[in-house]
Order: sequence, then structure tokens, then C-alpha cells
Amino acid sequence: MKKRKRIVLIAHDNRKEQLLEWARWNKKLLGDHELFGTGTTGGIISRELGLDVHRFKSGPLGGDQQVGSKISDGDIDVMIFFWDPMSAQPHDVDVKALLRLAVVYNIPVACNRSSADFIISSPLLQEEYDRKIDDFAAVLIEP
Ligand SMILES: O=C(CO)COP(=O)(O)O
Repeated sequence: MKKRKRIVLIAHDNRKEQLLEWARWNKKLLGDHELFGTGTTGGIISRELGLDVHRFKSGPLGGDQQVGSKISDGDIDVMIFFWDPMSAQPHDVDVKALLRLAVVYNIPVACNRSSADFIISSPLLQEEYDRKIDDFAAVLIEP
């Protein structure tokens, strides 16, 4: 099946469980897309759910910057980033830089479950949407 969107999954330690639970709930849909993740998060998602995840380095070791670089190259379509609002991170500047680039390049970002639910249920991520677009194109092409 054609992989449609490039989705990156990232969570800080205190929020990894929540991201895993969300990804488990949406496993089938996520499996239709190309998945990326920072090192530890990506490892958990692929190990626990059996999904293919391209893994970058761990966030504090440069993973956030690698994701930012991908975004600036136009190679990421959606970012799901459950960052921890209650703990200081050693790589806080990298986190901030990554969130900034996501805004600069205008990609949809979800930082909590309710916004992740919105994004995952968006027509843009659903097969149905592609099919409608294809049907529309077919109508235009047919004489
Ligand atoms: O630190 C992170 C995001 O800032 C996430 O990195 P890990 O997935 O390697 O824990």
C-alpha cells in the first residue's frame, strides 16, 4: 500500500506512556503512513506495536535537531510531540528550536492527545480523502 504522509512521533519520558497508548489506539491508521521517531520514542512504538519507524537519535543527543532538519527539508508532514510541561529538559533549547521550525514550515503539530485525535481524524490522513480526490480527478478527466 502507498505510504501517504510522513508522521514523526516524539514524547518526553513522562509522556511516553500516553503517546504509546494513543498510537496503540490508532495503530491501523498510523500503519498506512510513513513513521519517524526520536530514538527512544521510536524504539518503543516499533517494539510495542510492531510498526515500522525510522529512528533518529535520542532527543537529548541530537534527535530533535535531526527532526528539525527533516522538517526544513520538507520531509515531514505531521508532528505528534507529547512534550512534558512539568519537567525541565536538558535539551530545552533543542525542543524549542524544533517547535519553532514546525511553525516556520507550517506543519500540523499535536502536543496532547486531543489535538493528536484531531489530526489523526483529519481527512488529510484518511484514505477516504484520497479516494474522493481521485474520483474528482477522474470526473474531470473523463469526457
Ligand atoms: O527528548 C525527546 C524530545 O525532546 C525525545 O527523545 P527520545 O524519544 O529519545 O526519548
